[in-house]
Amino acid sequence: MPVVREELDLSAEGGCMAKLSANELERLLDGVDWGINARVLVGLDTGDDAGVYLLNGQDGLILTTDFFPPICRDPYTYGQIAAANALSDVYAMGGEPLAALNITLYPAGNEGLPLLRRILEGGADMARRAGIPVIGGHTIANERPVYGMAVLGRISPAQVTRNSQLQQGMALVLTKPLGVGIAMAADRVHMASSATVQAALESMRQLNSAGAAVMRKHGLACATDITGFGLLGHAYRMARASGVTIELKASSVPSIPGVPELIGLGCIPGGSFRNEDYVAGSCVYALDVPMWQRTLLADPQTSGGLLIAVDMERSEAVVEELRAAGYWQASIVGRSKARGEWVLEVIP
Ligand SMILES: Nc1ncnc2c1ncn2[C@@H]1O[C@H](COP(=O)(O)OP(=O)(O)OP(=O)(O)O)[C@@H](O)[C@H]1O
Ligand SMILES: [Mg+2]
Repeated sequence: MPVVREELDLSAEGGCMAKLSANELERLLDGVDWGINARVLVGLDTGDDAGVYLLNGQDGLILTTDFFPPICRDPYTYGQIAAANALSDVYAMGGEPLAALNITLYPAGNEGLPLLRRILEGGADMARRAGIPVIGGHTIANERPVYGMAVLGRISPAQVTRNSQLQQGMALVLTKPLGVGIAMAADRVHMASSATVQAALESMRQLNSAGAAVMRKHGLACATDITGFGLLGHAYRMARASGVTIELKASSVPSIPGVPELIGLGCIPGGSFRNEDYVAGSCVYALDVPMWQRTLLADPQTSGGLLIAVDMERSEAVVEELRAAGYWQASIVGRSKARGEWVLEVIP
């Protein structure tokens, strides 16, 4: 049974861990005629966070959708996290959300309806926190619950933060800690402490709205959000799309408390290995990077933070602003440089 009376079933992978691997996704999408026209400012070619459609010279519309099976047992929290994750791609483009639709798949039968209702209430709560209404949705029967949103946002075309605009010599700032994939995988088998699970849930519930506001204030041009492909996979896509190399400093990457110990106990979600495979051949690790840090870099995130490129001079100030805005673990995790032999380099 996919649903029990009071809590969601976590027997299979949930959250962004349920995404198709990056390699498979690229093969799936390659070569289809998507009918792209002159109004499409951001389409599929750079694998960016959301599409951007030019309404006129001043206004761009951001369109994005994200949905996944349960990431945690509590339905309300699952709804909140799925909504925060769906909204995140609007923030990752530097934009502001306007309205959302619910995407809902749920096992047929009446006994699950109260749970489904709690999921939708959690999503509505997060939409209200983001300052937007939920104006509709769609619901179909499915063996496993799946929930998320399609979100409409707005952006001035000049302010779009693309993943393909990374220049050489910039600092890379990460707003949230890594490790929610490992924490929630450990929770599924009751190995994680409640402090670790609470910290992971709190991090996933945190909107990326304040991070986007900091980006707009500083006129920054390049960002992405960290989700299922991990910091490793999303940094790789940013470096590849921009034609530069990213150097990640593993010891500077913040983690959810308790996660390094869980990695030591072997709690590693399958998505981590898929993410390592994705960058294999394009990524080099210094010999003295510990295995647990390599694992953390590849950990699939759900509702992860923003990875933001900032010029070196302003980077410390931007980190301070992000911390003051509630991202208390915001850190400089790497830098960009001229494209070398490797697209990604990981140093201790
Ligand atoms: N079924 C699909 N049809 C068309 N485009 C797709 C499909 N699935 C994914 N894409 C596109 O592929 C790119 C990568 O998708 P993905 O959902 O992994 O985005 P992401 O921003 O990297 O991750 P997330 O949405 O979790 O933040 C995006 O441009 C997305 O719009
Ligand atoms: Mg994204």
